[in-house]
Amino acid sequence: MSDTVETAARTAPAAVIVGIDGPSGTGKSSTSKAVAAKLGLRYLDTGAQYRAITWWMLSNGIDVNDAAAVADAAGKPEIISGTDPSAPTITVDGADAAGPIRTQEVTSAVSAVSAVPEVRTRLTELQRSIAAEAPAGIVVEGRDIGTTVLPDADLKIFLTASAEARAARRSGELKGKEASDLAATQAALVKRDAADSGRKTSPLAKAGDAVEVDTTELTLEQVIECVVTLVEERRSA
Ligand SMILES: Nc1ncnc2c1ncn2[C@@H]1O[C@H](COP(=O)(O)OP(=O)(O)OP(=O)(O)O)[C@@H](O)[C@H]1O
Ligand SMILES: Nc1ccn([C@H]2C[C@H](O)[C@@H](COP(=O)(O)O)O2)c(=O)n1
Repeated sequence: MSDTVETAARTAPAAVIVGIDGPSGTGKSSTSKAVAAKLGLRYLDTGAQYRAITWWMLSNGIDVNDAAAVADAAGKPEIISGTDPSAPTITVDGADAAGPIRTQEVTSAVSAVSAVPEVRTRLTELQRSIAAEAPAGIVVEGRDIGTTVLPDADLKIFLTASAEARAARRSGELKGKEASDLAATQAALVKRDAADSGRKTSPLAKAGDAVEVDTTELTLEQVIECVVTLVEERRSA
């Protein structure tokens, strides 16, 4: 090994794996993307993968409430996630799925599909292989990253926020009539969280060694700064 290569190998920081979990609307995606971009890490939105498989089920006439039918089809779609935090992508069988996975139809069906163990096994394997291939490390966000997907992550964060704050944030993203119905937005969030927390297989849960950050009274910038500091502390420890 030449001196230059040897020095680079000695000084390059080891890959860092960060898992960020929490209920809907707590700021996981916004925080994870920004932290990954600031620290030169890859970024993986596992919720987008659950939405992608749900979209495929709906598009292919599978009854999403028929767990056996969903389980049979779970291995069929090819899901590819692009992990550049400044331009994350998701395709299903080669088609761009970024738009279709955010429809109300998919949002309403995703908890049922993601409760099926065969779906979780398939996506957990995919998520682990993506994390293992990230050269400098990765920020992976979801519901079961710290508990199931990456239990040996270098840093686990669990974001929380009041249901009121989360509904107000989501309402800010919606337009027209949808935006005015804050109570309906809040009810839908709470219902999805209950389904995600109540399922048998790897439910939404805080890992025992996760750092909990309540974002209710924090700006997004404050949350990002807090997580960046925690990652840097772990790296230098
Ligand atoms: N601390 C914060 N203060 C105010 N707004 C925030 C904060 N964090 C995130 N937001 C806003 O809240 C909305 C939801 O954030 P984001 O999509 O990152 O949440 P999430 O936890 O990934 O949600 P989901 O699980 O539903 O995908 C976005 O519009 C985002 O800009
Ligand atoms: N690791 C994960 C990530 C997501 N899900 C499910 C549960 C969510 O309601 C849904 C959509 O996620 P979002 O886009 O809101 O982050 O996907 C899961 O079960 N496990």
